[in-house]
Amino acid sequence: MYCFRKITDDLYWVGGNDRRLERFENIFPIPNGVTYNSYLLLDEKTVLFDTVDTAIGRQFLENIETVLDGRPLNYLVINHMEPDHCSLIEDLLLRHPDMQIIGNAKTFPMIDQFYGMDLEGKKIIVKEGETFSCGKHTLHFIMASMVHWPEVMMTYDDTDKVLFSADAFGTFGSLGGTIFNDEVDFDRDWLDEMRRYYTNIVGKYGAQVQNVLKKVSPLDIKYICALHGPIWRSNLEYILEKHDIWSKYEPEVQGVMIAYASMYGNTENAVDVLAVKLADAGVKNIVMHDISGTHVSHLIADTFKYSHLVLASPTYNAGIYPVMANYLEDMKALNIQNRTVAVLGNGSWAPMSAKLIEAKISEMKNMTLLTENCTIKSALKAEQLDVLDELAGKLAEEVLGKSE
Ligand SMILES: Cc1cc2nc3c(=O)[nH]c(=O)nc-3n(C[C@H](O)[C@H](O)[C@H](O)COP(=O)(O)O)c2cc1C
Repeated sequence: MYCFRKITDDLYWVGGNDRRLERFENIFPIPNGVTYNSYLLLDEKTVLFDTVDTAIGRQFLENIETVLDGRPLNYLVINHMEPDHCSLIEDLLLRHPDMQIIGNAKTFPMIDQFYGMDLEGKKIIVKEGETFSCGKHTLHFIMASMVHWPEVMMTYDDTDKVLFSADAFGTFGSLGGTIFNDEVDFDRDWLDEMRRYYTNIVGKYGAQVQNVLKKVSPLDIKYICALHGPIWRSNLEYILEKHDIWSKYEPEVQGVMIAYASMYGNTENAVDVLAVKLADAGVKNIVMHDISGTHVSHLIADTFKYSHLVLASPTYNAGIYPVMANYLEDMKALNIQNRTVAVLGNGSWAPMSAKLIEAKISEMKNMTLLTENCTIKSALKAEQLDVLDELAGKLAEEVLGKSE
């Protein structure tokens, strides 16, 4: 049975949810599922904005035919060519053979690469700033290259002030009837997952996101229709500001994220002691992760969120404990910058981890190290408590100083 919702007089949400998919991109755990949003505009001409993943193909096709109510689908705008948004192109062409596809110069080679379809006479290639009229509505196109993939663009409907933003402003998580931001408790139920989505999926491309934020900021936007997650129709400055902070790699919260690895509990004990000292010094925003049991995408999300990081790890075969090494690789790959970091190493015969982690941190941009080879040998001793006192004092001074 069809399942869609009206957004404006002329625009319909015709997407759906996949609540069974375990991992987004076969990497990121999504316990709350994911939405694949698609939007259908009924004007003198009918226009669909992006398709969906095959997982919800039947639902999607039924939604479209119901909303079209016998009319042909005239145009498909492809803002993003990732297969979770475009795997139904061929199905649409079979049902609507006269449908034309609107994309940019980079869109069509990708359609050919993925699907090898003959689109002779069906392509409309648009460029930055070009417009397209479908009757009452005029669409204009904003290139957003590398706001995830090179062919990404956004489409702005000048008439109803709707921004179809592709993967930008999206989030993990499925919708349940309440598809608008003002129908959900966003801070409680969505913000953490939006941060995890942004930082892991688009986080590397902060400069490109800044670029596109500058392009859309002069627009009078009333709706943001992303390809995943709720549709924004109020408080738009909130979501724009979050993305501005994340894409500038600025911390969202003055606080300390402690990420530790530990096999036998001694490194864990050392960071527990440090955390108590931080709390005694008045720091409230402390989050603690045993990184062996935490998916790296959560670590990355909190790395973007907090101003100060404590990284603690045993030495492992003369190297960094593998899970910590993997997390550090991800931090670098996702362009993490502008953080203050304290490192705590551990080892029983030739401790190396503190130095090696510090070297990795030094390869990242604009990172400040608060420690230099701060190491415990097997287990924390009473004579090292002064070192932790000093470290907790420094962290507290910075964190509390900056949160005032
Ligand atoms: C497989 C393995 C390799 C290790 N390699 C080193 C090493 O190269 N150098 C060293 O000083 N300690 C090494 N260690 C010892 C641990 O780093 C050390 O015991 C540490 O205190 C463990 O901390 P934990 O109690 O938090 O797990 C190794 C331990 C294991 C299990």
